[in-house]
Order: sequence, then C-alpha cells, then structure tokens
Amino acid sequence: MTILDKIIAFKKKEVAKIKADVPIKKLVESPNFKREPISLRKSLLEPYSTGIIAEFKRQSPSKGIINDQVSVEDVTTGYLEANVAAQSILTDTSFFGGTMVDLMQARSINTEKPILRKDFIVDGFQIVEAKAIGADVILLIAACLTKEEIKNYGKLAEELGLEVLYEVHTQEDLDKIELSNKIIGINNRNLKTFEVDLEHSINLASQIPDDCVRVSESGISDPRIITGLKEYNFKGFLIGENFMKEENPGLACEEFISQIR
Ligand SMILES: O=P(O)(O)OC[C@@H](O)[C@@H](O)c1c[nH]c2ccccc12
Repeated sequence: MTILDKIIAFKKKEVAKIKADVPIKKLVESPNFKREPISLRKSLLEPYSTGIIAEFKRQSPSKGIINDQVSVEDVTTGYLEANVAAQSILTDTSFFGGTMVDLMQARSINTEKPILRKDFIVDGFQIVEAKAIGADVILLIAACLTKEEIKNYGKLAEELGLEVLYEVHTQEDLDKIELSNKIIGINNRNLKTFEVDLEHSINLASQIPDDCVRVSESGISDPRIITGLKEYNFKGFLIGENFMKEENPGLACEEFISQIR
C-alpha cells in the first residue's frame, strides 16, 4: 500500500464522518457562497503575471515538519507583497498539518488573487465545502480518481463557478482527462515514491494541447528552472517547500520572484 492509497482511504472515512455531521444547506448559506470567484486561468495568462502559485504548507509526509512557526496571515501578506499569481493552501490536517480555517484566514486578507484549495478530493461534498470556505480553485488528482469521477467533479466545480487544477504525473493520468481548455498541473513529484523529476514533466508537457494552461508543480527551488519551463509553455509554477522552509516565506518568495528572468 503506497502513502497515496493510505491518504485516500483515510480521506474517504473522514469525509463520510463530516458529511454525516454537516448539512450541505449550512455550507450553501455561508457568505462565501455569494462571492465571485477569482480566475486562476486569467491570473496566469495576464501579460506580466509572475506565474508563481505560492503554497502554505506546514508539513508533508515526505519532509515531516517544514515550518510550524509562521502564521497563515503573515505568509499570505508576504506572498501578496511578492506579487504571486495565486496562493495554494493545504487544508488536509492529518498528513499536511493544514486546516480549512487556514484557507478562510488567508481569504480574509487576500481579496485580489485566486486561492487553490489543496486537498485530496474524493467526494463532491468537499467541492461544496471548498466554495463555502472561500476557495476559487480545487485540485483534482487524476491518480486517485476514475475517469468518471474526474468528469463529474469537474462538472460540479464548474457549476459552482470554481476552476479546477487537474493534476497528473503520468500519461495514464493524462488519458483520464478530457483535455480541452483545462488547467493542467504536472506534478514533478511522484506521489507514490516521492521522487522528483523535472525532465519527466517536460516530456509529458508535449502531450498537452495548446488550449490548456500548463502548470508545473513541486520541487522547484531555483529561479532558473522557471526560465527553462517557460520554454515549454508552462504558465504556472506551484512552489511550497522552497519558500516555507525559510523563516520568512513571503520574503523568500519576493527574492525568488525578483530573480526570474
Ligand atoms: O513543496 P513543493 O515541492 O514546492 O511542492 C508544492 C506542491 O506542488 C505540493 O505540495 C503538491 C503537489 N500536489 C500535491 C497534492 C497533494 C498535496 C501536496 C501536493
């Protein structure tokens, strides 16, 4: 059993429990349900976009604790000052130490840039929940969903006015997605082995049609990598640990962005 299988099995139980306690009606009544979502696609395609999607991540199964000393408010303020294109907030608690409250707190400060709810979506309930806590974008990880689920969850998100970042790591993942006009994130990290390989991502990128927005995720630690990825028409760059490992993630992000050529 891989760590991914473990996370998914755990998530399914967790969601079943929350679903039994929280009526959908309560989610729909949340004030965030009325706010107009901010478009990730638009933000990434703006002519002077930095393309950086900066993540708030306290810990991960592969690295353990990364940073548990900083507040989501300070990091959000710092990322916005650095002029990120978007924010990503881990809301998984058991494996990544994040919470839905983290996202809500970031949202209360960030009214300009899109926020991605980074979690393992295994049930439509979590998509309604994402909207209720103020997210603009959800993540659908192809490796943990069937073709049908990807299609249905994508449709539900769209109906709620949310965008989807479809995450792939292999050709097999890519084959599960209807590839037109989507935002596709290629995860450089294999979620089963934690191995990071940028070369692999670049090879897979050639299989993505031009009407899709390409995002490169994980293991990016040098501004020169961004320059390289831009050559392959990547528009978004999801970075977590490289910023979060620093005492001041916002400042680290600002320095990184100033070095992109
Ligand atoms: O910290 P990194 O190596 O910069 O990676 C960020 C992000 O890509 C990573 O956290 C991530 C990508 N896909 C995920 C799916 C679930 C949890 C986490 C992730």
